[in-house]
Amino acid sequence: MTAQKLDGSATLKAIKAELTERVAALREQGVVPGLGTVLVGDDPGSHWYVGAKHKDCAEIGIESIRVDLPATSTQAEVEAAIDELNADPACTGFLVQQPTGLDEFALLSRVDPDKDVDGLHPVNLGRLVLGEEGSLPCTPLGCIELLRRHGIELRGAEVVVVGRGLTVGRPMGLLLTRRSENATATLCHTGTRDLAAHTRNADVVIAAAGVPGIITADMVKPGAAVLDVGVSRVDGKIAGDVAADVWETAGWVSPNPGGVGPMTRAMLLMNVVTMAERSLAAAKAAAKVTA
Ligand SMILES: Nc1nc(=O)c2c([nH]1)NC[C@@H]1CN(c3ccc(C(=O)N[C@@H](CCC(=O)O)C(=O)O)cc3)C=[N+]21
Repeated sequence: MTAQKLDGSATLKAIKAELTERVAALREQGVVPGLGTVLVGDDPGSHWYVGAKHKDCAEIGIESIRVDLPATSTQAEVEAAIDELNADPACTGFLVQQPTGLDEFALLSRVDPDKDVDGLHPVNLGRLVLGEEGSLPCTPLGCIELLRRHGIELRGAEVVVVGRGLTVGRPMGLLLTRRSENATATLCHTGTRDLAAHTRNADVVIAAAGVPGIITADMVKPGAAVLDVGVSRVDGKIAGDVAADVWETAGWVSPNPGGVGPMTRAMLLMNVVTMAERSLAAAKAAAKVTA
């Protein structure tokens, strides 16, 4: 038996087609969505991600504002770039590509929470905890959307998340346990005594540890869905958290590359469009009040 593919690349394509229509509707009403990025230094991986995000935007009609800063930039210089995007009306939302080598918490906190397309600003993480409307983190959102679009039920499912990082594992648990998802989430980490005992019980395993091959076939319940979030580099190639033999046991596996990575980009685009729609709705509501 071999698992079916949770195809992130194909799903990105489908989502882009849907978003193209939403962007066109916004433009008809005079709203032009714009994504900003702040990139510091010359890490090749980061350059690739940022380039891919802007290419995605161009394809669906979102404008790009790209700010590339030298590796020698100071905290104050990057903060000045953030201030400018916060004030720029052409910028619907933006992200500061991590890592920057600077105080990232300070940078993230400086972004206007209502322009935080990554959903990682402390205010947005707080809104997520409180169940208030806000922008949501792209990678965990992408995992949920990938499952949903392949017909995998989360309601009542046992989901084991491996990794408690701030961009994936930790917010993942919060998203999965919302009423709209209603999954049971177990968050495992390096302090977990018996990881395999947890994963073997799971209907869905979300591997976001960043340890190549940490999830092996013997750790997976037959038929389970396994999402490979980890991105490590081994000999210049992407190595995920999911070992190749998992395809023999699992019912569904997200390939890496081609799985969660493209879904992260899809959710970034969706966040930009949703933010533009929200501000249009707010402007209309305000116009009604004054009329
Ligand atoms: N503020 C911030 N926001 C981010 O969203 C962010 C970040 N910092 N720092 C780095 C990570 C990484 N990330 C990826 C996005 C797309 C793919 C992706 O689409 N990868 C392709 C191809 C990868 C390849 O072949 O090199 C795939 O998986 O198929 C991967 C990784 C976003 N990140």
